[in-house]
Amino acid sequence: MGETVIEVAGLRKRYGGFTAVDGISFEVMRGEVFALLGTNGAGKTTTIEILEGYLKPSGGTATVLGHDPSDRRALRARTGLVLQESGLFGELSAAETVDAWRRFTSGARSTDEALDMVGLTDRSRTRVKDMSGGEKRKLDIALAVLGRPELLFLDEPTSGLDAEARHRVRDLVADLAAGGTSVLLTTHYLEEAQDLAARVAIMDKGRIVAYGTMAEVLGRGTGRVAFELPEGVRPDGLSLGLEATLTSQGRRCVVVTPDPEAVAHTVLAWAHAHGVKITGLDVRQATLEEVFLDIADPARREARQ
Ligand SMILES: Nc1ncnc2c1ncn2[C@@H]1O[C@H](COP(=O)(O)OP(=O)(O)OP(=O)(O)O)[C@@H](O)[C@H]1O
Repeated sequence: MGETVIEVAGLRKRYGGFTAVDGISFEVMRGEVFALLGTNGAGKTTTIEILEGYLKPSGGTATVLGHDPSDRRALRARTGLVLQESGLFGELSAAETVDAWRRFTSGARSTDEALDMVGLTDRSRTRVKDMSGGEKRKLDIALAVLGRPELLFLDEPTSGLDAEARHRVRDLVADLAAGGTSVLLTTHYLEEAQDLAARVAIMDKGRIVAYGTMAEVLGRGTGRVAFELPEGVRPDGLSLGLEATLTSQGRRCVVVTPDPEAVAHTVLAWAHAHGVKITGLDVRQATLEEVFLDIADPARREARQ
């Protein structure tokens, strides 16, 4: 693996007697989009705020670009932040806001470029107080990328945005990552995370309950392989391993499995070996949303087994 830009080890945060982050460890690599996901109150914002240097951990360690996160002097110019709540001035227009930030951002993009990146060019003269929630969100993102940061913290960057704007932000994040920017993203839009992130951690009640590459985490879910056999043919002797469950009704067979691709291969090899013609083969991997829902509500997973 490449260079690490964020290292978190045994991190803890307590608020009084309540433990919001309970000993989590993960790494973010240079140039990757890493999604930190979780149920409401799981501890994502607390974690991100520790990494941004706004909160002190109660235990464990966190390193950002080789520095302690509270070392804002070292990190300010190298990181970009989109917070859940923005601190924009209502009286300034979008362009004036970007201009103001440019004054204390070295190597900044031009105001036009920054507004164009987030699709705010035609709102450049609109005052912040007259902007919609989604437009303010876009302005937050424009400010975060103004100084071409190496590492971008995006805490729910698309909340409050309509579908078109979410797609635009998704494309922007993908472009930034393709250009070498590392991104730590939290979002409640799991499809967005599945599209963008190379690796993912899912938090629940202060702990990381799933962590790895997107493929590894998706492999925790149950996919499905469906197909039809010719009239009168039974799937006898079709050996699919312990984790797969096959049910058949008439000609139709359905296999529930964590590894639908492997099962599809086995089914096709079996059919070939027995001279059986299979029709309507449908292979479906679990989605991140399904994996997430199983984690958030274990009863849901059990109900399906
Ligand atoms: N300042 C605080 N004092 C006490 N408890 C807090 C404080 N900040 C957060 N918490 C609690 O810590 C837990 C984690 O909160 P956090 O905001 O990190 O969760 P989250 O995963 O970002 O949630 P969401 O998806 O709802 O934004 C929550 O139960 C929250 O109520």
